[in-house]
Amino acid sequence: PMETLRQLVQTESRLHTVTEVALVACLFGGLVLVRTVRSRRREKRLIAKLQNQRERSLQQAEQRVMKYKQHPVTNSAFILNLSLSELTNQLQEGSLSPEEVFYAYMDKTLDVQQKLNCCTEIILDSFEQLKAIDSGKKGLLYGVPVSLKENIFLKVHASSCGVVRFVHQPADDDCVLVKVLKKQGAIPFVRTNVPQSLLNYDCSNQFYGQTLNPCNLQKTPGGSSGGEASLIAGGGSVIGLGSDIGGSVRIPASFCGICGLKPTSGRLSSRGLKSIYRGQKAVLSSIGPLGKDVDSLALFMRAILCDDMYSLDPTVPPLPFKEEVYRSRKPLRIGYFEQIEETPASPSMIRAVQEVKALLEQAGHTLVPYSPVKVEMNELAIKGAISDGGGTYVQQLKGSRIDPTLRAQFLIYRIPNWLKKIIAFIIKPLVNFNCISLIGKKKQQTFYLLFRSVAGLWKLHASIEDTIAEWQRLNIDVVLCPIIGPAFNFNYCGKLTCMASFSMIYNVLNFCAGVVPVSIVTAQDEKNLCHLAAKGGEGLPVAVQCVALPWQDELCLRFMKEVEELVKKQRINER
Ligand SMILES: CCCCCC/C=C\CCCCCCCC(=O)NCCO
Repeated sequence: PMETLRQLVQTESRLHTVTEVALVACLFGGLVLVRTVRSRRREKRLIAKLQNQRERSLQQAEQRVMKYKQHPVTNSAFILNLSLSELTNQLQEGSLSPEEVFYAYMDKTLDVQQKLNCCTEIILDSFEQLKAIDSGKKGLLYGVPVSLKENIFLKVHASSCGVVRFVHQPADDDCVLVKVLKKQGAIPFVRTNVPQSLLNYDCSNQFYGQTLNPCNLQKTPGGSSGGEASLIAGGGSVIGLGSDIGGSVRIPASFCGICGLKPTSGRLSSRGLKSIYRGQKAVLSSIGPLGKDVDSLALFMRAILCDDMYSLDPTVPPLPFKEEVYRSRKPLRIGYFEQIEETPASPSMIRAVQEVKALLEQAGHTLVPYSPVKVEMNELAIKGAISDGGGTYVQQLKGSRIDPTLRAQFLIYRIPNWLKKIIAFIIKPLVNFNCISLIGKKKQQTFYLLFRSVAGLWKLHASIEDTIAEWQRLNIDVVLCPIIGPAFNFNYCGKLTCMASFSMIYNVLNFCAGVVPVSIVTAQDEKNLCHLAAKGGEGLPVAVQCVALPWQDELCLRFMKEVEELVKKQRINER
């Protein structure tokens, strides 16, 4: 009987322990559940608030446009068809008034927004700015409506970047470039959509949803300045401002068939630009313009590179726009490449470079084969930009529901760094850097690099030195190379971060680089295309990338202009 009693006591005490553990687990689970439910509710309220805010601004703008339309209106189609240079000429001469231009673009933007979901807010202050515009002080952008990417600081407005914790941080002041734009007579009138966190070349977030590509509504416009590219290509803006730390001006410009320039970082003031990694200095971001033609970008740069910017931001070197370099037509020595070894290009990207190369040769330039210095720029970019392995990133996105376009990337950032290193070591032999045919291989490559994001940066400076030495050895002025394209199907960009190599190289090196649309995807390109991300792209725009050494932004623009002219001439001849 004693033995039976002891067993009974033991069983009962075990039962107690099990019950206690179960209770603690339930309590913990309950707490987690309550927290999650609360944070989801808070998030839902926030989403509703932001969407209402956007809706209200759209409605108010619409009412004012309707009221304006009651007067006999100028031909807005005529205004919307003018290039930025033509538009500024007419505004300066007085043959068009800032008012008619403003309302033509506002009206078009409201229309484009409905189709493409590219705007986050109409800047209602712009109506007041329009009323106060001084016709006696005609700056270079007098009366020009300008669109702004959402991460650009605008007084009282928050730059959410699709991240919950940024929603409650309204800017104390306009950023330097917005101030300079206003001094030059421009009217910032709309803010445009971005991907959550900005470190993605898609354009979707939990607050404003997915922006669409005007060239094909089944495609992403690219990112992170995707709202800008979509609005401009859709006709709702004549010039806009984006930012680029890995291709965010150039990729959306390429996907939407417009031009975009990433100036040398530091040439334009970056003060007042929201970013996830504040103060990160290894890979530098640039603010840059997007527009329908190269002259628009040049005019924008000419306007911004002025004394006002240098006094508002004394860290910017006072280098005015070099007109003679932009206008020069002396023959160039042009290095070119069609592929990057570890990230091969799609058929249309290669064809575009080959065709432009031929046109440049016919025009009297010398084309020299050139290979980018053999280091994994992609790896350097990622290690530089997120050298803590994503810790800060995860911290900043706390409380935000991760957008589906970002999930694959985010999962990796959440893994502890020691474990990332081990996984990177294990999967290294499995990664095939040369395979283009299977989307799966590309994914492996991408994930491998993200796993390796925790490591030193000793190669970064060496690669800049080596690249400059190679340019000097070949005596080349500029480089012609591919830029990712055509536009991807939804939800691929975040899984194929390695495809941003073509643009990221020039952020790592801090060279200036721009893109020009030169062709469209042919049936043959589509047939030769192996990866699913860009399938179904026949007829979409294809661009090339033009690159110059640091601080040679005008030379880069001049080269872009020449490419644009040659392509235009050829199209006319073919007709
Ligand atoms: C050099 C940027 C490295 C970012 C590391 C994150 C890993 C992969 C993302 C690659 C996609 C880059 C898209 C472009 C991001 C960009 O330019 N954002 C602009 C911020 O102002």
